[in-house]
Amino acid sequence: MARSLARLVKGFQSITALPAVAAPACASLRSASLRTMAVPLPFSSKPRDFSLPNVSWGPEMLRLYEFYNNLCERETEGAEKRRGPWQRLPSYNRSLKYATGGVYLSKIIQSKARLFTRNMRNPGAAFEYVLFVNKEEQRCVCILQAGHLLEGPPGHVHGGAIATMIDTVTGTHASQLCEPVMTANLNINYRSPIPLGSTVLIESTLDRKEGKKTYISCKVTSTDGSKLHTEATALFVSISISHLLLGG
Ligand SMILES: CCCCC/C=C\C/C=C\C/C=C\C/C=C\CCCC(=O)SCCNC(=O)CCNC(=O)[C@H](O)C(C)(C)COP(=O)(O)OP(=O)(O)OC[C@H]1O[C@@H](n2cnc3c(N)ncnc32)[C@H](O)[C@@H]1OP(=O)(O)O
Repeated sequence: MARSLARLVKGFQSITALPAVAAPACASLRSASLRTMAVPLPFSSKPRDFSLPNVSWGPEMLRLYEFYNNLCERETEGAEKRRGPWQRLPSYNRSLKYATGGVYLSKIIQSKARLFTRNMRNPGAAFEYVLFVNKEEQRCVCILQAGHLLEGPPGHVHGGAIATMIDTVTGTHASQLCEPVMTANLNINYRSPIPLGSTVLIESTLDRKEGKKTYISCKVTSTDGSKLHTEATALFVSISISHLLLGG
């Protein structure tokens, strides 16, 4: 049990506290895409970072990625570090390889478990997204390109898929502030439908922290900010790792 706990803590750190990194700038985006496009073996020991450009990313997704990536800490040509207010968060499709403490999960489930938003093999088919965090402003921004498998109302994104991304963005944001946490409450107002295939911005801001509780607000808008698609508020409660292991 102690070993399992240690592994789970390590695994949690691997999904939430890995060094956030800036990725290649736009000039080399296409070649970067090609480098990161290689399909990894399912149990590769080197996890694939899914939040890097791939061939499915449209011009708007790439433009915004480049915009925020340029505001991240990065190495200049002289190998010096240039500081920026934003950090790109890497994103992997599995944590259980690293967090095998789920003693109550069967080995089969452990080996097959995948993060919901990262389990589509076809690039561009479902959730294409990248998250950036600004710790000074306590803000998170996610650029989302919603693929064809996320259809709800004809030609538009399913409300559950939107909720999933809001939970992901606010949950990741809360985890950056005080890990580990779980979503206790999520309130969503859908204001205008999101066209399938479009790119939108999901922005989350910290409202307040009260002991174990972290309150976060979130907005989904068009990329120029002119159209409000969705608004949400979320409550995250800090948990102990044993809460997960012992089933709450
Ligand atoms: C390895 C860790 C994994 C955790 C993952 C989480 C984050 C993300 C991590 C990495 C990023 C990667 C990907 C991000 C992707 C997705 C993020 C998704 C996150 C989720 O999708 S996660 C699944 C859905 N989530 C649940 O499955 C939770 C089920 N639930 C429980 O497990 C408990 O219910 C819990 C823990 C919530 C609280 O339990 P507890 O015993 O720790 O705390 P307690 O009940 O004492 O409440 C303490 C204070 O919160 C207030 N409070 C509690 N609940 C409230 C509510 N609903 N409304 C208003 N206030 C509430 C109380 O009133 C009290 O307030 P006060 O202190 O003022 O009295």
